[in-house]
Amino acid sequence: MKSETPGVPTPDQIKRAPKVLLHDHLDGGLRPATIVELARECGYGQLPESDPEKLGLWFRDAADSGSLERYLETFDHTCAVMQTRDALFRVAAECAEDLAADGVVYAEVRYAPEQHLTAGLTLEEVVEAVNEGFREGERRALAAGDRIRVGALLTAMRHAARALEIAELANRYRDNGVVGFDIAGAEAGHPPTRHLDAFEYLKRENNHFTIHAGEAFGLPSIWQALQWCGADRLGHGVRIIDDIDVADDGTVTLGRLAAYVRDKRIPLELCPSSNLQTGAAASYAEHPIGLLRRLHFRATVNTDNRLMSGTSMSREFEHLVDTFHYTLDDMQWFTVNAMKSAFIPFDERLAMINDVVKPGYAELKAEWLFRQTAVTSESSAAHS
Ligand SMILES: O=c1[nH]cnc2c1ncn2[C@@H]1O[C@H](CO)[C@@H](O)[C@H]1O
Ligand SMILES: [Zn+2]
Repeated sequence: MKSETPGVPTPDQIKRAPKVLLHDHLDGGLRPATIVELARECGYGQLPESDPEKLGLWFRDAADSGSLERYLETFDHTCAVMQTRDALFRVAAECAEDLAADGVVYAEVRYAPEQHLTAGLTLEEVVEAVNEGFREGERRALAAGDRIRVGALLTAMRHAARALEIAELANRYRDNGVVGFDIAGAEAGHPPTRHLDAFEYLKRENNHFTIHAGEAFGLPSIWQALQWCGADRLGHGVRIIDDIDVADDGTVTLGRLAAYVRDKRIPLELCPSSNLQTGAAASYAEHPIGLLRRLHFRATVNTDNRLMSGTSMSREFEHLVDTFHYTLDDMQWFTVNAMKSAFIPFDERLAMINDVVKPGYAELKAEWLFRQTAVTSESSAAHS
């Protein structure tokens, strides 16, 4: 039985383990019931289902298309109901609550402010509503006995032309809830170099950013994100596998780009379930995370879109534990990697690692000892 194997986490332990999430979209993580209620409140009549359970399944099915472009179409419905201050506040508060209830202790949650302006909000009002929602969610989590800290990443859409404006917005709110910047959206045909002005601006401001790259499109996209744009992290980055050769005898050879990514400890925000849906990987067993972990890339585990993938941080780890037989030590390794790669200040990252992550795993790792003690004393009681 799993629970008796020292170090191999049970689903319950996976849930209780402190987890760190760097890549999660606010508009990809709504509760289906909330979407239904918000749609009713704002008069949005185009939801494909009105029953929350069916709606949740619809998102999963529609996102299961094997194409990033089709996957992204599902966000029309979530963005449609996130256009008012109250709706943004609610979605952000529930996001923080849901993550905390799943054992996430630190999260960077991203969204594109430019997609929330159709009912007349300004970019600033959007950011403030989401920030207030995250603070509310952190408070609710605390009241429920969970601790979480949530930072926002502001995303610019790569097909649009507002990246510099959004980068400036991120910079303006950097001491106020926003920890960095990102670009997202369809990758093919929309190279990140189109937004160089935004990245150069952020670098001049000593600010942080990640870029969705190497998901639907391969090495050239990763190369541009790093060597032209100067990204601190790679959103997905999973196609770096195309620059790694594994010979029949197991010998591994890294190309120049893969070697650079590993040598420089560039964090990979890997999102296994999302990759299965968009066709970036065929199965968990074939997902490059197994090899990247073995080769000691700075790999992290993420949800991407909890609604579209019907997932959570715990579920992502459950799949990985089932597939690769990861132990609590592996889970801790991914979690420390993520915390090291967060965009908050170094001293805070270190304190999270030393005071929250490591003690949390140490406690879980010790549990099997006590379980055995209980079994032993039961059996000796039976013999006496
Ligand atoms: O996996 C992804 N790849 C690229 N773009 C994405 C992915 N998931 C979500 N978005 C895009 O990011 C926007 C802001 O959150 C979403 O509206 C969606 O269009
Ligand atoms: Zn993403």
